[in-house]
Amino acid sequence: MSEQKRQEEKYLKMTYQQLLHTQKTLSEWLEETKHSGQSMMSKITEDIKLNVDGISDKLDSFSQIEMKNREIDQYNIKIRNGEITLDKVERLLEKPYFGKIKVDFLDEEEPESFYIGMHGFSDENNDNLIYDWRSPIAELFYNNELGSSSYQVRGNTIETSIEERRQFVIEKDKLLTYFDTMVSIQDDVLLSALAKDDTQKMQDITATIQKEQNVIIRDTSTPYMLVNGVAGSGKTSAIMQRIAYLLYNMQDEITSDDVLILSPNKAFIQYVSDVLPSLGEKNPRNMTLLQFAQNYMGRQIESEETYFKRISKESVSKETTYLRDDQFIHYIKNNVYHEFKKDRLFKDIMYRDKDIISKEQIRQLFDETPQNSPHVDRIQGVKQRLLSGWNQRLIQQSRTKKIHDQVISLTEDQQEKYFGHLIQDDSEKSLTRYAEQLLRKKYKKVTQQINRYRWLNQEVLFHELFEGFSGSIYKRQMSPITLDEAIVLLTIKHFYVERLTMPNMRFVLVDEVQDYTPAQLQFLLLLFPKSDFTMVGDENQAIFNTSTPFKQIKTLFSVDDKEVTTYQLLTSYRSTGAITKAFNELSLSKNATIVPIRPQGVAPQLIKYNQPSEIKEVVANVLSQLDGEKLTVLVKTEHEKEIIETFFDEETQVHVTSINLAKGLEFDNVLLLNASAAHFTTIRDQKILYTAFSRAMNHLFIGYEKSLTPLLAYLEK
Ligand SMILES: Nc1ncnc2c1ncn2[C@@H]1O[C@H](COP(=O)(O)OP(=O)(O)OP(=O)(O)O)[C@@H](O)[C@H]1O
Repeated sequence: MSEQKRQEEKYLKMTYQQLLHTQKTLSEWLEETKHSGQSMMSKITEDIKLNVDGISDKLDSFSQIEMKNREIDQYNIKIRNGEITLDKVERLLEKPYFGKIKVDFLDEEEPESFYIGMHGFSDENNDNLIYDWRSPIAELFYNNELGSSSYQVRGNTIETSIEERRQFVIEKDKLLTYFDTMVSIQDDVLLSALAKDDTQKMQDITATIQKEQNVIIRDTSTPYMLVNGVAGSGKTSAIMQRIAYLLYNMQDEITSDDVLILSPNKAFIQYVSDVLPSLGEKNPRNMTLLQFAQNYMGRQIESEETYFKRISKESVSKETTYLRDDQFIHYIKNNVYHEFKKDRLFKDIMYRDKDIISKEQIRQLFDETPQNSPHVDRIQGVKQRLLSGWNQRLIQQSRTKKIHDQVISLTEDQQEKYFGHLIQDDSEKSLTRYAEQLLRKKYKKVTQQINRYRWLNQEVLFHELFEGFSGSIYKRQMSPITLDEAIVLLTIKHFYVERLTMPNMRFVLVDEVQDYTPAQLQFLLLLFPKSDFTMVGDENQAIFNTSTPFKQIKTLFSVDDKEVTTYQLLTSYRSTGAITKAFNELSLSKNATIVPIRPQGVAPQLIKYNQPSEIKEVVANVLSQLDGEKLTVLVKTEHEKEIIETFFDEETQVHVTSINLAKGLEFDNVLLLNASAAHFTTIRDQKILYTAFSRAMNHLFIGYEKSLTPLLAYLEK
């Protein structure tokens, strides 16, 4: 054994022992503190009870309760922090660290070694045995260079020289192997990480983050970041690592509540849900734009399935094109003084078929609001007056003899139902109070209608603004509404009815950004004017009719002197060399070649069949080559998916899905079906093929009926 290895093993043993020691002391401390906490709690409850029962000076006892509450809070914080630290230590015990750098700070001192792991860890003398991968010094490890290098600490650049960079493969206290950057040119640790089988859940890439990914993870200097990265270049991984990085480095400013992830579909949310918890961080809000819009929309928006079917169509109507135009969003925002035709603008407020407040009355209230105010303020004014007028009406009615008689004649059950107890006092004053309570309950729906703007026909606003912008009449029945309509309706609500209150997001991260319409992006920008946006996507995967070119996204975000920083990722980590080469051929950006990292593997295999009934046979043939491994069958449309699915029962190793819903996901072995001449013809089809191919990690099979699409002719050579 070399001296170096002996030294490394010694360091690992020592660190591991320290970790074990900390684990033991911390667990004991937690147990003890929890135990003494329980007796403290029961004593506190006892004290409080005694005080409240026995002391006449209530103020004094309240301040004591307050003090005790603070004690309990502090106790809970102590326990929580202890548990978090124990969690980290236990994670480190699985794999204490994965990297080391020896840094010369270009001063008189000897070069210093830093070990990099998932979390920071120091011994009882406060010596740092492991540095968190997100700490400033760790940047030097990810820079992946020897000799001159630098890192940033609070905006200052520290120049250094790297003497040594080492990667470790460690399991608990066993040093399996290590590699020095200067010795190995290819990154064996990365290659073995990439050789993994597909997983149901995405995994973190902390130990093998690459230099170009590290820049994206750590760049906090820009408000808007736009990453155009080829398939499998680690965009999603970089987003997740970036969130962990931000939560760590800005822990005094933000928590996971200040972060929003917008994901392409529900399956994808599930797929990435383990990454942050495995890094010791809480998952932030992660939703699709459809879910996000539904949260703020009072009515049903189309389902995810319908949405994907709709955006997978070859063409869109002229009407929809207007709805997707960011200029329409601007138009809505810039017309807030618009006078709408009032004949259909207001609706009666009804209770059981009876007119409670007529539309004429509401219109009059509206006319009394100042004409030179923005529409939203006028509507808010009407709402306030409706609420106070309605309130007055209930109060007046509660004083009448008729309603007092009704209160008195309530059965006991009804009294319980309306008041939660029986009427004990039947004085005039008390009856009035009960009557008011009764009326409020009875007419709850009226108050709700006022609060929910049921008296305002928001579709009229929509139609009139649409006509104003497009010069044409909107004809589609909005039921259920599409996401495109919802985005416009919500924008209208925000500027004309009631401001949408958004949680104050510090960071918004958008995955598959190429699939968003300009209107959707503009809408997000309006709702989150103070947030930093990180947007990642791939123009080659713009397979939906909603897509926006990156150039346009950049222009859209280049507002108020804000800069959009763009990055390009060209290295692909997911697929074998042969599969990467196959989808590189389909890439539309011919001036940049995709660089595969993984070994060549086997070439994609073409399989011809003559009619759909042979598909079962094709699948059986593929399965026989896979030696018991799982196979994912990809098809272009939902319709095909429904048909093909019926060929297999649930137990087989075959999983069928459409390319639309496979976005962002990856599979060991893929069989793409029906890559036939008649089925794939357009540029969009070329992107669909690119997306489908790039889902495969190890094996790609391409089935086609009768003749292969000319888009794949290069595979036959
Ligand atoms: N630095 C890395 N170390 C180890 N694995 C990596 C690294 N970068 C990416 N990967 C792996 O490569 C695969 C693709 O990564 P990811 O899904 O983040 O890429 P993507 O650019 O979002 O892909 P796509 O756009 O095609 O959906 C994943 O399995 C991921 O774990």
